[in-house]
Amino acid sequence: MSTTPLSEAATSKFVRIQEGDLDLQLHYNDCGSGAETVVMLHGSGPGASGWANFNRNVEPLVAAGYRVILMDCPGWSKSDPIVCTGSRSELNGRALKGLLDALDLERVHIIGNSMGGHSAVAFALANPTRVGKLVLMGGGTGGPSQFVPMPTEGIKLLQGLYREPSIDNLKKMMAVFVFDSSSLTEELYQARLDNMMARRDHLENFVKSLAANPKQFTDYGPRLGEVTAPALVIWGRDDRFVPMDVGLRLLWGMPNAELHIFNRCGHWAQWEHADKFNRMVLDFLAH
Ligand SMILES: O=C(O)CCC(=O)/C=C/C=C(\O)C(=O)O
Repeated sequence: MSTTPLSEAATSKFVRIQEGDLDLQLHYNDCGSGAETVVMLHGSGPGASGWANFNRNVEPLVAAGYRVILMDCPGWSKSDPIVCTGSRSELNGRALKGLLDALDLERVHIIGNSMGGHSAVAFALANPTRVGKLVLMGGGTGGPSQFVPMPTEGIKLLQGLYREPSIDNLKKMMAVFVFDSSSLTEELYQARLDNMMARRDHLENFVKSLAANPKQFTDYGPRLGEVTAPALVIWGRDDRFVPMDVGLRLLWGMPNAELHIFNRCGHWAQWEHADKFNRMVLDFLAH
C-alpha cells in the first residue's frame, strides 16, 4: 500500500454530468480504491469544498479499504456555477446521481455535513436502492428547530459573509462555527478566504439563489420515515448553525437511525472530534 499522503491536487478530477435538464461539469476528489465507496458531501458555507470539509476524515477510510469520493456540489469550489431557484437539496441529490451514473457506481455510503446531510437525504428519497448507509452531521432536513429561532445566528453570519465576503466577516462566522475557535489557525482562515475569493461567481450566485428562494433546503420531516437505510446521525451539542434538536427529529423520523451527540462541539463534528468521529464511522460502516 502507498504511504504517500493523499493530496487535493493528486486526487482532483472533473466529470461532465447530464441528469435531466442538469448539464454541467462537476469537480470531485477520488481517493483510494475498494469494493465499497463512500461519498462525502460538504456544507454550504462560502469557500467550502469536499476537501476543506473532510480533510481529517479521508485517510482513515482509505486506509480501511474504502474508495472515498468528495463531490463538490454545483456552485462550490471547482464545480460549475449555478443559480438555484428551487430546492438545493434536490439539486445536489440529482448532481450526485449524475456523478454516480458517470462513474458507474450503483450503490454507495454517503456522509453528509449540513447541506451535505440535507442533500444525502434528498438522494436517498429519490434513489433508495442506491444507498448503503448514511452518516449525517448537522443536517438531514431543512426543517425548523423547535427551540431556536431560525435562521440561526450562524446561518445569518453565513449569509452575511456571502453578501460581504471579507476576512473580518469570515472570522465572525467561524467564531460561532466551531465550539473552540482557538483551534482555527491563520492558515485555515487564509485557505478558506482564498477558496471564497477564487470564485466570486459562486458567492454572487448564492446571494441570487437566496433572493429567488430563501428556503433553499427542503423540510423532509414528513418524509423521513421513507429513509430506511441505516443512519448514524452525529451532532454537536453546541451547534449554532443547525440546532441539535433537528438531530432528534431525524432520530424520531428515520426508523433505522441512531444518534450520537458530542459535547463541546459546534457545527463541524467531523473536524472538531475527528479521531472519535472516524472510529465511529468505520465501526458503523463495518457492522
Ligand atoms: O442552512 C442549512 O441548513 C445548512 C447550512 C450549512 O450547510 C452550513 C455549512 C457550513 C459549512 O459546512 C462550511 O462552511 O464549511
